[in-house]
Amino acid sequence: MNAPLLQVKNLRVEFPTRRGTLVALDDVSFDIAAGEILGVVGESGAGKSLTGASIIGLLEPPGRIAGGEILLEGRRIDRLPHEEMRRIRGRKIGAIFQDPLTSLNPLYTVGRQLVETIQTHLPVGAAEARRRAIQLLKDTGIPAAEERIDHYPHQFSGGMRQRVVIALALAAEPKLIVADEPTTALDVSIQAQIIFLLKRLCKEKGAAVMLVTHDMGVIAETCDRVAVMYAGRVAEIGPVQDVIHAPAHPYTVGLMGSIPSMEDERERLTQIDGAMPRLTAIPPGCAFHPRCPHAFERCHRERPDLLDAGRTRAACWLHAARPSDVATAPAVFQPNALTDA
Ligand SMILES: Nc1ncnc2c1ncn2[C@@H]1O[C@H](COP(=O)(O)OP(=O)(O)OP(=O)(O)O)[C@@H](O)[C@H]1O
Repeated sequence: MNAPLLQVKNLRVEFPTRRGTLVALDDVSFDIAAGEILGVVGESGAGKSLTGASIIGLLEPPGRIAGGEILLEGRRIDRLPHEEMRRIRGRKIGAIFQDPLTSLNPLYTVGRQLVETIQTHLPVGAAEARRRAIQLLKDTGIPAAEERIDHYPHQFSGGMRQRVVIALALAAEPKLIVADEPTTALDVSIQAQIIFLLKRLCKEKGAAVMLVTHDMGVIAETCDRVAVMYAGRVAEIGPVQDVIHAPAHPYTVGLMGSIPSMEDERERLTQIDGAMPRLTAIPPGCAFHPRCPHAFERCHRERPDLLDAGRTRAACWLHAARPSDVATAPAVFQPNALTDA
């Protein structure tokens, strides 16, 4: 069997501080298949952005990868020299951030930036690169692309700028796009358009996507699979329909309590009583146990790894219940089968 496009194995990210080491990502593992869209969801501070930054090699010091491996097409990329990682970032992995201006140089026309990216990574001449750049702008729905190509980033609206960033991310025909909250900074009325554009183009061009978002509605309408993160770990991962309609982790059940539609104001994921712990105060055992209505003795003591839980995998002892545990469990867990949103 071919290796998945991306493999993240037991990833651990730490921040050294004066008071000791903060473990921001702890044993994070997942794969992304070629052409697949994986959503990554979870409360603010769960570790979504750090996971994305680790994959694209842009983890900011003092944060560091302290353990685990990241493999692209079976090859390790987490220990590569700066220069080599930069080449991979252009050629194999594209990145889209919240603020389009992070990705664009204000001093150059968008055409120059597209043409440079294309020519850096693909063996094409200047005229062909410009032709491709115009086509990319057309693909992303920029009107009058032949003229707009010679405009500067500030001459575009926020939504149009993010379309340019999508064009730029796709310019070198990468295998994977890491998109971190790509629509959060945009007007609510155009968020859905940009998400659907991203999905359509990546499917057309065969690029896989890791889509980081707070928004379960976006995940539901966009992704093939979803990883739910909590306190620096993957709490649940599985096909999107299964995670949404039959979540196996009590945290996911809480998240699914409300799926806002993409047209609604973005809702923060605050359906569950209590708050996610700070990294300095992660409780022993399962990090979710203080908020969990189903927690039993083992959850206070032992940290669960991802376990088979029907059609998803969930880091929850309810799916490994031993007879002795069940005796102490306050309630039998019923995965919360939700009706269609
Ligand atoms: N420079 C830093 N120093 C110390 N801790 C950090 C630093 N950057 C991030 N962290 C810690 O890592 C945790 C995870 O951060 P991350 O940005 O990945 O969360 P997130 O899930 O993407 O949240 P958000 O949705 O708000 O972007 C944060 O809660 C924070 O405590």
